[in-house]
Amino acid sequence: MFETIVITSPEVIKNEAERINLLFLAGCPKVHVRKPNADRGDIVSLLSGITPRFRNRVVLSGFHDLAELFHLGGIHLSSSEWHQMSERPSLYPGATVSASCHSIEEIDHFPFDADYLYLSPIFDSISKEGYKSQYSLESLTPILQNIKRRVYALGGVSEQNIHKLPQAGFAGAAVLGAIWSTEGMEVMKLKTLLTPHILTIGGLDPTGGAGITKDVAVAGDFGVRAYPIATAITYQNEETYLGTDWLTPEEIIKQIDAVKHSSYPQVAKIGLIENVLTLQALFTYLKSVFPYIKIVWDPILKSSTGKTFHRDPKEMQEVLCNVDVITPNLPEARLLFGEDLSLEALNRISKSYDLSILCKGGHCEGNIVSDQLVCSEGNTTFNLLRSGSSKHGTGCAHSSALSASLALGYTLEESASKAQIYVSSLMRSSDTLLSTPKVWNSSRSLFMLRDVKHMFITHPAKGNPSVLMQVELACRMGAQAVQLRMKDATDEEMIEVAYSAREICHLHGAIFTINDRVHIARQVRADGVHLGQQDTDIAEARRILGDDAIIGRTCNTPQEAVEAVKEGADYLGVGPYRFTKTKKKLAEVLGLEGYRKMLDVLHKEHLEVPIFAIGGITEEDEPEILSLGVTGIALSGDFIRKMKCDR
Ligand SMILES: Cc1ncc(COP(=O)(O)OP(=O)(O)O)c(N)n1
Ligand SMILES: Cc1ncsc1CCOP(=O)(O)O
Ligand SMILES: [Mg+2]
Repeated sequence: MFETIVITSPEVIKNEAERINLLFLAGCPKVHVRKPNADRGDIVSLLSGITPRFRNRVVLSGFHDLAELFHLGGIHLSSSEWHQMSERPSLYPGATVSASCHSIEEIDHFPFDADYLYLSPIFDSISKEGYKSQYSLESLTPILQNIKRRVYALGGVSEQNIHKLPQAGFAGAAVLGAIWSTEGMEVMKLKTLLTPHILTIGGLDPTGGAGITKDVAVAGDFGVRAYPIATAITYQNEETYLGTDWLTPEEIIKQIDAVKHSSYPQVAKIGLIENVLTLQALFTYLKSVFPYIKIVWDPILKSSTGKTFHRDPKEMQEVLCNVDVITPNLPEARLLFGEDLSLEALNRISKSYDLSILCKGGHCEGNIVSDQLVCSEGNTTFNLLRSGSSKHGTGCAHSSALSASLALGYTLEESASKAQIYVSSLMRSSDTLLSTPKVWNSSRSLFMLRDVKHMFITHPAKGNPSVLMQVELACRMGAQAVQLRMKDATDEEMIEVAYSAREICHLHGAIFTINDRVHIARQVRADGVHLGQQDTDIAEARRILGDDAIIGRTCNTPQEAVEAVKEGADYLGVGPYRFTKTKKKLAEVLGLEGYRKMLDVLHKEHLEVPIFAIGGITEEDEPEILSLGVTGIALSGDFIRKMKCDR
């Protein structure tokens, strides 16, 4: 996958660690810390301020011994450094080694195996005046395609040219001037630079519930820009289909032609299409203009479209060989592939057409919705508890969510999982046949975590307000985060409450997390999960919930705290402060001294993350606890008592 690296400004700048943390939260894959004039102290203080969980995405130039101390991703060698070396420096496990080269000859004669090499200047430099491009992309392309090493473009890379680099054979790009040249705009600049494009080619549905307008909305929810290309005007509402006016292949291609200079789509999602000829004309055109494009075909085979080509094996062959991923629902899969949809049969089809198949399970019977992915990497079944009511255009939304995730660089397996969860939240979004997705950017929650002073933890409803009422009242009382803790509830009961609790929290601008149950956090798209020492381990939760999710861990000792941060916890729930009846099997009471010790150890190890004190805490205790440097208070009983008093 194409990797974009942000190189720091060469000078030390104001609030730099914070700004780098924000870049990571905004999706930056890697930051290269390069400060030619900084001293060791400057670098130590910069690295200490970078959130521990992001440090393995930092690569360091100079002071290479600090890379191991701070568990960084790797080191970068300047041209003068690597010229003195004959073999790869031996570092700690997992550390990457990269280096700067200034000519193809240097790359050809590079003395050892490096993870990637910068080649510069590819375009006229933005930050170094007079540092002009040495190459034309046209002349570099055949050379890069014959080089076995991973070469990253450096010099003058910006939003105007970055999209040309993958096609030229670069495995990544390093950006500096385009990110830092306008004071305070780095996150915005990065977002623009990283926003992928897709083409969505299909019918115009006047309800907006399906077709290309829906695709654009779904892609927008994923932070992806979609170019809508019409194949037909359809006349329909959410219940009735009245007819179709088809556009010719020439008219369709003319639309793509008009935007081909400003769009650089990684994926083309094809939906409603008149016939095989149109499909073939599109394949040929797309591959000639965007040779690297992935084609996702959502085969809408309703009789109204008049398509019967699935019955002709020769036509099938021609069509499927050109598609990367096909996303039929179960009836469509039967029409295309026949009645046998066993894994064995799907694998056979996948192999013979070199095609990935995602069978969307919305039409299956029962309580569990099962999507089946079959591809060369293996077979995966994605299960979710069925929830909400069926909607117009969910199949379309599913495939566009998949396409958007693929364009963002997720693997097919990750994309299929994200698409399933997205559709499940659409089903819950309204009581009508039209869905209204509500967007909540989870990486924003991760950022807000540091400002949470009160995290409310729900209590069983017995004698108390209902759980949903507790959520609403706690938000009104000022809780900036709510953790849904329903120890005795079944999954079905908790999911039902969780969907609404999430809505309430997000309306109030509060973070919403789930206690213990990672699979429920995934299904309802909670902002995160809280895990005790006996619950799922952090790496597994991260794998399931992804990079944006907040993962909290309960810790009772400094050793547990150090381990949790190293494993990637975003915050720690530390307690109990004093005895409480709210939790059974309470660990040893910590008192103020326990927090002091823990904060001290984390500080010494450069492992500071937000800490929430928990356990029997009342309003009167808060000033003293917060004065220790704890981020906030997690509490249940004290808020519940106040809710009952106020009623
Ligand atoms: C913020 C916060 N801290 C600690 C806990 C306790 O979690 P755990 O130890 O897993 O116990 P249960 O809450 O699951 O009974 C928490 N929930 N939140
Ligand atoms: C979940 C949990 N974990 C440690 S103490 C506790 C209960 C917190 O609730 P309260 O504020 O009522 O003591
Ligand atoms: Mg737990």
